[in-house]
Amino acid sequence: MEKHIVVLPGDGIGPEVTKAAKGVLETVAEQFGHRFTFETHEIGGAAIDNQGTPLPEDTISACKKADGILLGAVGGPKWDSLPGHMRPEKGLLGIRKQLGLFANLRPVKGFKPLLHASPLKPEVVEGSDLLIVRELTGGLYFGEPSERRNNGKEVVDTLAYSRYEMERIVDKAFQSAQVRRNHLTSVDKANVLESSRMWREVVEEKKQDYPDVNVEHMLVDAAAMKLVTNPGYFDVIVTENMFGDILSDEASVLTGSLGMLPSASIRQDGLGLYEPVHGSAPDIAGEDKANPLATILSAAMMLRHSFNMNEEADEIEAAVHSVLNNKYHTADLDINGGSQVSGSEMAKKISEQMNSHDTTENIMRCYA
Ligand SMILES: NC(=O)C1=CN([C@@H]2O[C@H](COP(=O)(O)OP(=O)(O)OC[C@H]3O[C@@H](n4cnc5c(N)ncnc54)[C@H](O)[C@@H]3O)[C@@H](O)[C@H]2O)C=CC1
Ligand SMILES: CC(C)CC(=O)C(=O)O
Ligand SMILES: [Mg+2]
Repeated sequence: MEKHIVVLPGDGIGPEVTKAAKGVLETVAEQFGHRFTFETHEIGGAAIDNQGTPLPEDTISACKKADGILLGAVGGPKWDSLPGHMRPEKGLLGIRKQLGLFANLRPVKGFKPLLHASPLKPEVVEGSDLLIVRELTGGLYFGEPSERRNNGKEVVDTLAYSRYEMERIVDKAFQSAQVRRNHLTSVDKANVLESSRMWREVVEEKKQDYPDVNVEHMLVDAAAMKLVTNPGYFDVIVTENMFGDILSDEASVLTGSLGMLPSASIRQDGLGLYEPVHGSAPDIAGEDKANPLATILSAAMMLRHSFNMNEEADEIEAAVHSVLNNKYHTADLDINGGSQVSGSEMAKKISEQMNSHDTTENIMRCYA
């Protein structure tokens, strides 16, 4: 199959982790006889520096024509003093909005060899396998007005949603639950926020269409607690943009590192932007220390969700498992008696593992 992939490295560790994932995609293409072509474009701080805007027009038009988009991360202290509308993060928010990527799927599943890498007790982490379905193009990150007022003595941000925006993400979450364990937890703050009360109404209406799914409501503060005390309780979590952003970083603790969590930002027709959950990690950028596995696993999600290449995606996930099982890990992970490798070495090991054709283990056994 022929597929055209747009790569948006972005800032900080973004270029390192996207380079790593691109290498693994090239291995997939070789192994399975596909032809993947790549086109790189700027976004975020790099685009501000070179083109004066965090989201250049040519980046948008290339993404619109792509079969799949792979993004690293944006932002960093260099651009922190810019006004809000000029910041690197606006580039990422902008591309999600312009492409209509309303559903952010963040699977949280620990690899077995990393069971002890989490600071949580192994018996708490073991068996956790959840999916956060985060609304991605509405809510506080997009609401207007968002501004300083009264000579800087006041400030306002706006949390706005249309009923339609809620309905489509809630539908997506019910459908995700149907192909998993039929358990949906809708997370909100309905005791305080009007938007959350509408969100609950939408979930209540939609549940009539999915009678096989067991659905419940949970307040976000309680959900945050339960995620680290009883993560095995959850199957699919659906929530609005900011709550999903925060809960997914928290959930990464289950997997041992933020550097392990992949994500897919998708719309109904299958186009997707695939991006690690983490940010640009300026504290380790340029040191070849970053864990590339979140981005490599995001590339596997691209193969599965946008290209319908399930066997190829399985192959990547099995290779990640094998390499971790052989106790190779990057600096963010702690594997007892393991060998620490750099980010680029880790990526090389994944490709080598795939080329060795020794990743025949049942994928179901990869996860804790
Ligand atoms: N999707 C995106 O582009 C995102 C961008 N950001 C931006 O990134 C910048 C830094 O934000 P932070 O709050 O520091 O969040 P961050 O996610 O970049 O880093 C948080 C911590 O996790 C570590 N970390 C993150 N990814 C890692 C990886 N792959 N391997 C090893 N360690 C990893 C970092 O070293 C840091 O200690 C900010 O400018 C922020 O706006 C933050 C989150 C998401
Ligand atoms: C620009 C931010 C909203 C990025 C982020 O933290 C995320 O999407 O997880
Ligand atoms: Mg985030």
